[in-house]
Amino acid sequence: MAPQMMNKAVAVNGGAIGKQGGNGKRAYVTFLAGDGDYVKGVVGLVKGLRKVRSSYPLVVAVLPDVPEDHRKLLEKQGCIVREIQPVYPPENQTQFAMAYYVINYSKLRIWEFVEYSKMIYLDADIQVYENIDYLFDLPDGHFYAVMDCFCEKTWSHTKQYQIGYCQQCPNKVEWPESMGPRPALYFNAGMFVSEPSLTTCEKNSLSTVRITTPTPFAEQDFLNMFFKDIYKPIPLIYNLVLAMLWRHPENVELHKVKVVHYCAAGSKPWRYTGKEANMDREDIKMLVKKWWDVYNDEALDYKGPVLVDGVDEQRNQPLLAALSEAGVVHYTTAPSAA
Ligand SMILES: O=c1ccn([C@@H]2O[C@H](COP(=O)(O)OP(=O)(O)O)[C@@H](O)[C@H]2O)c(=O)[nH]1
Ligand SMILES: OC[C@H]1O[C@H](O[C@@H]2[C@@H](O)[C@H](O)[C@@H](O)[C@H](O)[C@@H]2O)[C@H](O)[C@@H](O)[C@H]1O
Ligand SMILES: [Mn+2]
Repeated sequence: MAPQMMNKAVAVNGGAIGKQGGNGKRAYVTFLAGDGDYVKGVVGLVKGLRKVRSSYPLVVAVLPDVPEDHRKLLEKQGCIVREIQPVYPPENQTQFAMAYYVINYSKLRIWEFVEYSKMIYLDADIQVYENIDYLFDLPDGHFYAVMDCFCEKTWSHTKQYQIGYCQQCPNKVEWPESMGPRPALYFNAGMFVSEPSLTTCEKNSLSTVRITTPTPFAEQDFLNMFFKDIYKPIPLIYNLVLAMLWRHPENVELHKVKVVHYCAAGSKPWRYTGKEANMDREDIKMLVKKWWDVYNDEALDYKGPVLVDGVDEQRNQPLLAALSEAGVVHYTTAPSAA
């Protein structure tokens, strides 16, 4: 569905598109690695989802190096914390656009979360400012994500950047026929709608990634290659890559944006100093403040029972005891709201 059609469908329905997915459970999923400050991003995200009254839980896929106190903090905020094993690309000499991108391959583990029939993945540096639950109703069998932009210096290794071509404005600098076919539409992997599947995960993506030469945008490049045939662009209101504000302002109507991706250098709200390029812009300052307003809003703190792996530790003790008596090994429920 072309973005403008998607827009119309979303604008007209404002809600479910097509019929509700089966009875399968749905979840927002994010990824957390290390013992650093990205945990603040996850706290902000779960509070943002709560503020927009999302009906679905936030599952946090954590690498083993995420410390216990961070996991407890996230469970106290109503997150479901799931440990995943790292995924490493083959030994390589690749210069990643950011050295730490190598850990992002572990994002590929989330297709193992097959207790969910549909997931919306969100980076921890993303914030949701309007309810997007209706995206779970997008027809199955496709990979939905927002198109990226090639104009930042992080793309200087590519032909697109070198000739000034960007998919956000394909007619400004035409793709020369002499350079072969125009590159396929390329999405930003900070937000996407997909269906967990062990077939996708074990039999395809993880085995493929182990034999695929890594490239500068790590798992984002890999995901674009892997889902190329079923990728469906959705409007940028669902993942505003901040660089769009100064690279393609003509494509951005900021008041309509529902999801903001703080991926531009220096824009992570919890590290923001305002010193990097473009970070002194009024719209950036407004968006960083907007993120902090959610993060600091105590009214958005989780008030429900603390969940361990989605199970209410207090309420379910007797039930858990009975289940283990009956030989039931693992019993999980998930909260209805993030
Ligand atoms: O030290 C890190 C770096 C990255 N991430 C996770 O990996 C995602 C992708 O990294 P990042 O958002 O920094 O990439 P960008 O979108 O800025 O290129 C983050 O949002 C986090 O969810 C993390 O948990 N810890
Ligand atoms: O590991 C690779 C990462 O690549 C992507 O970030 C990039 C990309 O969007 C560029 O287009 C921007 O110029 C750049 O700022 C930004 O950091 C994803 O956001 C992130 O989730 C992750 O996949
Ligand atoms: Mn990001």
